Amino acid sequence: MNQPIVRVRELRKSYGKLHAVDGVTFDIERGEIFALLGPNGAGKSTTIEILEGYRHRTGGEVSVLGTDPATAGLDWKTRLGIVLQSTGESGSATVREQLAHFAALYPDPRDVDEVIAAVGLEEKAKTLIRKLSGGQRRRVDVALGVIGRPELLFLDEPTTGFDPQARRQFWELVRSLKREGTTIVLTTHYLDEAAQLADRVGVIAGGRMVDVGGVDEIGGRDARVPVVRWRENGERRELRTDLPATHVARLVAAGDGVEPEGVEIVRPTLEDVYLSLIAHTTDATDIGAPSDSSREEVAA
Ligand SMILES: Nc1ncnc2c1ncn2[C@@H]1O[C@H](COP(=O)(O)OP(=O)(O)OP(=O)(O)O)[C@@H](O)[C@H]1O
Repeated sequence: MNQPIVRVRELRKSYGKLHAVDGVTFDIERGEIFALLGPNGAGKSTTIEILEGYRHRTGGEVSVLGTDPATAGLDWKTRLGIVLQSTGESGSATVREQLAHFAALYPDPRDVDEVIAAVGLEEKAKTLIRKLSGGQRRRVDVALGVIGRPELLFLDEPTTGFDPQARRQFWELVRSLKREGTTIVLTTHYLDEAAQLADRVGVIAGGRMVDVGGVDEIGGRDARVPVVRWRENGERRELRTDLPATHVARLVAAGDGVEPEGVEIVRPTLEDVYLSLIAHTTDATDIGAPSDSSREEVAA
Protein backbone atom coordinates (compact mmCIF):
# COMPACT_ATOMS: atom_id res chain seq x y z
CA MET A 1 0.00 0.00 0.00
CA ASN A 2 1.56 3.29 -1.13
CA GLN A 3 0.42 5.96 1.30
CA PRO A 4 1.21 9.52 0.21
CA ILE A 5 4.02 10.98 2.33
CA VAL A 6 1.89 14.13 2.81
CA ARG A 7 -1.90 14.02 2.84
CA VAL A 8 -3.88 17.24 3.26
CA ARG A 9 -7.68 17.37 3.26
CA GLU A 10 -9.76 20.56 3.51
CA LEU A 11 -7.03 22.32 5.49
CA ARG A 12 -8.11 25.59 7.07
CA LYS A 13 -6.24 28.22 9.05
CA SER A 14 -7.78 31.49 10.17
CA TYR A 15 -6.09 34.45 11.81
CA GLY A 16 -9.07 36.19 13.36
CA LYS A 17 -11.37 37.00 10.45
CA LEU A 18 -8.73 36.26 7.82
CA HIS A 19 -9.05 32.82 6.19
CA ALA A 20 -5.38 32.47 5.28
CA VAL A 21 -5.87 28.83 4.22
CA ASP A 22 -9.40 28.09 3.19
CA GLY A 23 -10.05 24.41 2.43
CA VAL A 24 -6.89 23.15 0.73
CA THR A 25 -6.60 19.51 -0.40
CA PHE A 26 -3.56 17.77 -1.95
CA ASP A 27 -1.24 14.77 -1.66
CA ILE A 28 2.52 14.52 -2.06
CA GLU A 29 3.86 11.13 -3.14
CA ARG A 30 7.06 9.62 -1.78
CA GLY A 31 10.12 10.53 -3.87
CA GLU A 32 8.64 13.43 -5.78
CA ILE A 33 9.47 17.13 -5.84
CA PHE A 34 6.30 19.11 -5.22
CA ALA A 35 6.31 22.87 -5.76
CA LEU A 36 3.76 25.01 -3.95
CA LEU A 37 3.33 28.23 -5.91
CA GLY A 38 1.26 31.33 -5.33
CA PRO A 39 1.37 35.11 -4.96
CA ASN A 40 2.53 36.88 -1.79
CA GLY A 41 0.10 36.21 1.03
CA ALA A 42 -1.53 33.24 -0.77
CA GLY A 43 -1.12 30.93 2.23
CA LYS A 44 1.94 28.91 1.17
CA SER A 45 4.06 29.46 4.28
CA THR A 46 1.06 28.94 6.55
CA THR A 47 0.34 25.61 4.84
CA ILE A 48 3.99 24.53 4.96
CA GLU A 49 4.37 25.53 8.62
CA ILE A 50 1.30 23.44 9.51
CA LEU A 51 2.88 20.46 7.70
CA GLU A 52 6.13 21.05 9.62
CA GLY A 53 4.29 21.11 12.94
CA TYR A 54 5.14 24.76 13.63
CA ARG A 55 1.60 26.09 13.34
CA HIS A 56 -1.76 24.79 14.53
CA ARG A 57 -4.54 24.44 12.02
CA THR A 58 -8.09 25.65 12.44
CA GLY A 59 -9.62 22.67 10.63
CA GLY A 60 -9.15 19.83 8.17
CA GLU A 61 -6.93 16.74 8.20
CA VAL A 62 -3.16 16.58 7.80
CA SER A 63 -0.87 13.56 7.77
CA VAL A 64 2.91 13.89 7.25
CA LEU A 65 5.00 10.68 7.24
CA GLY A 66 1.88 8.94 8.52
CA THR A 67 1.56 11.22 11.56
CA ASP A 68 -0.50 14.28 12.46
CA PRO A 69 2.06 17.10 12.79
CA ALA A 70 -0.03 18.71 15.54
CA THR A 71 0.72 15.81 17.90
CA ALA A 72 4.01 14.49 16.47
CA GLY A 73 7.10 14.00 18.64
CA LEU A 74 10.83 14.51 18.30
CA ASP A 75 11.44 11.20 16.42
CA TRP A 76 9.10 12.42 13.70
CA LYS A 77 10.85 15.78 13.56
CA THR A 78 14.27 14.19 12.97
CA ARG A 79 12.86 12.71 9.74
CA LEU A 80 12.17 16.19 8.36
CA GLY A 81 14.57 18.74 6.91
CA ILE A 82 13.46 22.33 7.04
CA VAL A 83 14.86 25.38 5.29
CA LEU A 84 12.83 28.33 6.44
CA GLN A 85 12.42 31.60 4.54
CA SER A 86 14.80 33.32 6.91
CA THR A 87 16.83 32.16 9.84
CA GLY A 88 17.78 33.87 13.04
CA GLU A 89 21.26 32.39 13.04
CA SER A 90 23.58 34.46 15.21
CA GLY A 91 26.55 33.37 13.16
CA SER A 92 29.13 33.25 15.94
CA ALA A 93 30.27 29.77 14.82
CA THR A 94 32.11 28.77 11.66
CA VAL A 95 30.25 27.01 8.86
CA ARG A 96 31.85 23.68 9.77
CA GLU A 97 31.25 24.06 13.54
CA GLN A 98 27.60 24.92 12.98
CA LEU A 99 27.02 21.94 10.71
CA ALA A 100 28.89 19.55 13.01
CA HIS A 101 26.79 20.82 15.93
CA PHE A 102 23.53 20.14 14.10
CA ALA A 103 24.74 16.82 12.64
CA ALA A 104 25.21 15.54 16.21
CA LEU A 105 21.49 16.03 16.89
CA TYR A 106 20.43 13.46 14.25
CA PRO A 107 20.53 9.66 14.38
CA ASP A 108 22.01 9.19 10.87
CA PRO A 109 23.50 12.49 9.69
CA ARG A 110 25.29 13.11 6.41
CA ASP A 111 29.01 13.68 6.37
CA VAL A 112 29.64 17.34 7.27
CA ASP A 113 32.36 17.90 4.66
CA GLU A 114 30.29 16.27 1.91
CA VAL A 115 27.42 18.62 2.70
CA ILE A 116 29.75 21.65 2.75
CA ALA A 117 31.03 20.60 -0.69
CA ALA A 118 27.50 19.98 -2.01
CA VAL A 119 26.46 23.55 -1.22
CA GLY A 120 29.73 24.95 -2.60
CA LEU A 121 31.12 26.34 0.67
CA GLU A 122 34.44 24.44 0.88
CA GLU A 123 36.44 27.67 0.83
CA LYS A 124 34.26 29.14 3.59
CA ALA A 125 34.18 26.09 5.88
CA LYS A 126 36.34 27.83 8.51
CA THR A 127 34.71 31.25 8.15
CA LEU A 128 32.38 32.67 10.80
CA ILE A 129 28.80 32.57 9.51
CA ARG A 130 28.30 36.26 10.31
CA LYS A 131 31.12 37.09 7.89
CA LEU A 132 29.38 35.37 4.96
CA SER A 133 27.44 37.14 2.22
CA GLY A 134 23.63 36.82 2.12
CA GLY A 135 23.73 34.16 -0.59
CA GLN A 136 26.45 32.22 1.23
CA ARG A 137 24.39 32.25 4.46
CA ARG A 138 21.44 30.92 2.50
CA ARG A 139 23.65 28.03 1.42
CA VAL A 140 24.39 27.35 5.09
CA ASP A 141 20.61 27.25 5.69
CA VAL A 142 20.25 24.67 2.93
CA ALA A 143 23.18 22.66 4.33
CA LEU A 144 21.55 22.65 7.79
CA GLY A 145 18.29 21.48 6.20
CA VAL A 146 19.87 18.40 4.63
CA ILE A 147 22.50 17.47 7.26
CA GLY A 148 20.11 15.14 9.10
CA ARG A 149 19.45 13.05 5.93
CA PRO A 150 15.73 13.92 5.92
CA GLU A 151 13.08 11.73 4.28
CA LEU A 152 11.05 14.84 3.62
CA LEU A 153 12.72 18.18 2.94
CA PHE A 154 10.90 21.53 3.00
CA LEU A 155 12.57 24.29 1.04
CA ASP A 156 10.85 27.65 1.53
CA GLU A 157 12.19 30.05 -1.13
CA PRO A 158 15.60 28.41 -0.90
CA THR A 159 17.50 30.31 -3.60
CA THR A 160 16.52 33.88 -2.78
CA GLY A 161 19.76 35.89 -3.00
CA PHE A 162 21.67 33.22 -4.95
CA ASP A 163 23.66 34.29 -7.98
CA PRO A 164 22.74 32.44 -11.22
CA GLN A 165 25.65 30.01 -10.94
CA ALA A 166 24.85 29.20 -7.30
CA ARG A 167 21.21 28.65 -8.24
CA ARG A 168 22.17 26.11 -10.90
CA GLN A 169 24.53 24.39 -8.46
CA PHE A 170 21.69 24.26 -5.95
CA TRP A 171 19.35 22.71 -8.54
CA GLU A 172 21.92 19.95 -9.03
CA LEU A 173 22.00 19.40 -5.27
CA VAL A 174 18.20 19.12 -5.16
CA ARG A 175 18.22 16.65 -8.06
CA SER A 176 20.85 14.52 -6.33
CA LEU A 177 18.75 14.52 -3.12
CA LYS A 178 15.79 13.35 -5.17
CA ARG A 179 17.89 10.58 -6.74
CA GLU A 180 18.70 9.42 -3.20
CA GLY A 181 14.96 9.15 -2.54
CA THR A 182 14.32 12.38 -0.60
CA THR A 183 10.84 13.81 -1.05
CA ILE A 184 11.01 17.58 -1.47
CA VAL A 185 8.42 20.30 -0.94
CA LEU A 186 9.51 23.54 -2.55
CA THR A 187 8.01 27.01 -2.45
CA THR A 188 9.48 29.56 -4.79
CA HIS A 189 8.59 32.70 -6.71
CA TYR A 190 11.06 31.67 -9.42
CA LEU A 191 8.85 29.83 -11.88
CA ASP A 192 11.84 28.68 -13.91
CA GLU A 193 13.12 27.01 -10.75
CA ALA A 194 9.81 25.19 -10.25
CA ALA A 195 9.78 24.18 -13.95
CA GLN A 196 13.34 22.86 -13.65
CA LEU A 197 12.85 20.89 -10.46
CA ALA A 198 9.23 19.96 -9.78
CA ASP A 199 7.41 16.80 -10.78
CA ARG A 200 4.09 18.25 -9.67
CA VAL A 201 2.89 21.73 -8.82
CA GLY A 202 0.14 23.12 -6.62
CA VAL A 203 -1.00 26.70 -7.27
CA ILE A 204 -2.54 28.40 -4.27
CA ALA A 205 -4.17 31.85 -4.29
CA GLY A 206 -6.28 33.54 -1.65
CA GLY A 207 -5.97 30.46 0.59
CA ARG A 208 -7.45 28.10 -2.02
CA MET A 209 -5.84 25.54 -4.30
CA VAL A 210 -6.46 26.84 -7.81
CA ASP A 211 -4.94 23.82 -9.54
CA VAL A 212 -2.68 20.89 -8.78
CA GLY A 213 -1.03 18.54 -11.26
CA GLY A 214 2.04 17.56 -13.25
CA VAL A 215 4.42 20.40 -14.09
CA ASP A 216 3.71 19.82 -17.79
CA GLU A 217 -0.05 19.42 -17.34
CA ILE A 218 -1.12 22.07 -14.88
CA GLY A 219 -3.50 24.69 -16.28
CA GLY A 220 -4.90 22.26 -18.84
CA ARG A 221 -4.31 21.96 -22.58
CA ASP A 222 -5.81 25.35 -23.37
CA ALA A 223 -3.18 27.19 -21.35
CA ARG A 224 -0.40 25.41 -23.27
CA VAL A 225 -1.33 26.24 -26.85
CA PRO A 226 1.76 27.62 -28.59
CA VAL A 227 1.86 30.99 -30.33
CA VAL A 228 3.36 31.62 -33.77
CA ARG A 229 4.75 35.14 -34.15
CA TRP A 230 5.94 36.76 -37.34
CA ARG A 231 6.08 40.13 -39.07
CA GLU A 232 4.05 41.01 -42.12
CA ASN A 233 4.51 44.30 -43.95
CA GLY A 234 6.43 45.55 -40.92
CA GLU A 235 3.58 44.71 -38.50
CA ARG A 236 3.70 42.15 -35.68
CA ARG A 237 1.27 39.26 -36.12
CA GLU A 238 0.58 36.27 -33.91
CA LEU A 239 -1.62 33.18 -33.88
CA ARG A 240 -2.35 30.74 -31.08
CA THR A 241 -2.56 27.33 -32.63
CA ASP A 242 -2.10 23.65 -31.81
CA LEU A 243 -0.48 23.25 -35.24
CA PRO A 244 2.31 25.87 -35.22
CA ALA A 245 4.53 24.13 -37.79
CA THR A 246 1.57 23.82 -40.19
CA HIS A 247 0.94 27.53 -39.84
CA VAL A 248 4.61 28.36 -40.50
CA ALA A 249 4.47 26.11 -43.61
CA ARG A 250 1.38 28.04 -44.78
CA LEU A 251 3.21 31.35 -44.30
CA VAL A 252 6.14 30.05 -46.34
CA ALA A 253 3.82 28.81 -49.09
CA ALA A 254 1.93 32.12 -49.12
CA GLY A 255 5.23 33.97 -49.56
CA ASP A 256 6.29 31.79 -52.51
CA GLY A 257 8.87 30.04 -50.42
CA VAL A 258 10.35 33.20 -48.91
CA GLU A 259 11.21 32.90 -45.22
CA PRO A 260 8.61 34.88 -43.22
CA GLU A 261 10.11 37.80 -41.33
CA GLY A 262 10.87 37.33 -37.60
CA VAL A 263 9.08 33.99 -37.36
CA GLU A 264 9.11 32.21 -33.99
CA ILE A 265 7.08 29.58 -32.19
CA VAL A 266 6.67 30.37 -28.50
CA ARG A 267 5.41 27.76 -26.08
CA PRO A 268 3.88 29.02 -22.84
CA THR A 269 6.27 28.66 -19.91
CA LEU A 270 5.20 27.52 -16.45
CA GLU A 271 5.23 31.24 -15.57
CA ASP A 272 2.71 32.02 -18.35
CA VAL A 273 0.48 29.14 -17.22
CA TYR A 274 0.79 30.22 -13.58
CA LEU A 275 -0.10 33.84 -14.37
CA SER A 276 -3.18 32.80 -16.33
CA LEU A 277 -4.23 30.48 -13.47
CA ILE A 278 -4.06 33.23 -10.87
CA ALA A 279 -5.33 36.01 -13.16
CA HIS A 280 -8.82 35.77 -11.67
CA THR A 281 -7.72 36.19 -8.07
CA THR A 282 -7.54 39.56 -6.34
CA ASP A 283 -3.87 39.11 -5.48
CA ALA A 284 -3.05 38.50 -9.13
CA THR A 285 -4.76 41.72 -10.14
CA ASP A 286 -2.73 43.45 -7.46
CA ILE A 287 0.55 42.29 -8.92
CA GLY A 288 -0.51 43.16 -12.44
CA ALA A 289 -0.75 39.69 -13.99
CA PRO A 290 -1.96 39.77 -17.59
CA SER A 291 -5.68 39.41 -18.16
CA ASP A 292 -7.11 36.67 -20.39
CA SER A 293 -7.50 39.13 -23.22
CA SER A 294 -3.71 39.23 -23.67
CA ARG A 295 -3.81 35.55 -24.59
CA GLU A 296 -6.54 35.65 -27.21
CA GLU A 297 -6.48 33.64 -30.44
CA VAL A 298 -5.37 35.92 -33.24
CA ALA A 299 -3.77 39.33 -32.95
CA ALA A 300 -3.05 41.28 -36.08
N1 LIG B 1 0.83 35.10 12.40
C1 LIG B 1 -0.06 35.70 11.59
N2 LIG B 1 -1.04 36.47 12.08
C2 LIG B 1 -1.94 37.06 11.29
N3 LIG B 1 -1.96 36.93 9.94
C3 LIG B 1 -1.01 36.16 9.40
C4 LIG B 1 0.00 35.51 10.19
N4 LIG B 1 0.82 34.80 9.34
C5 LIG B 1 0.34 35.02 8.10
N5 LIG B 1 -0.74 35.83 8.12
C6 LIG B 1 -1.53 36.26 6.96
O1 LIG B 1 -1.99 35.09 6.29
C7 LIG B 1 -1.94 35.25 4.87
C8 LIG B 1 -1.10 34.15 4.27
O2 LIG B 1 0.25 34.35 4.65
P1 LIG B 1 1.43 33.34 4.21
O3 LIG B 1 2.67 33.79 4.93
O4 LIG B 1 1.00 31.94 4.42
O5 LIG B 1 1.54 33.66 2.64
P2 LIG B 1 2.61 33.17 1.59
O6 LIG B 1 1.85 32.56 0.47
O7 LIG B 1 3.65 32.34 2.22
O8 LIG B 1 3.24 34.56 1.11
P3 LIG B 1 4.74 34.97 0.62
O9 LIG B 1 4.86 34.51 -0.80
O10 LIG B 1 4.69 36.45 0.70
O11 LIG B 1 5.73 34.34 1.54
C9 LIG B 1 -1.40 36.66 4.64
O12 LIG B 1 -2.49 37.52 4.39
C10 LIG B 1 -0.70 37.01 5.94
O13 LIG B 1 -0.76 38.40 6.17
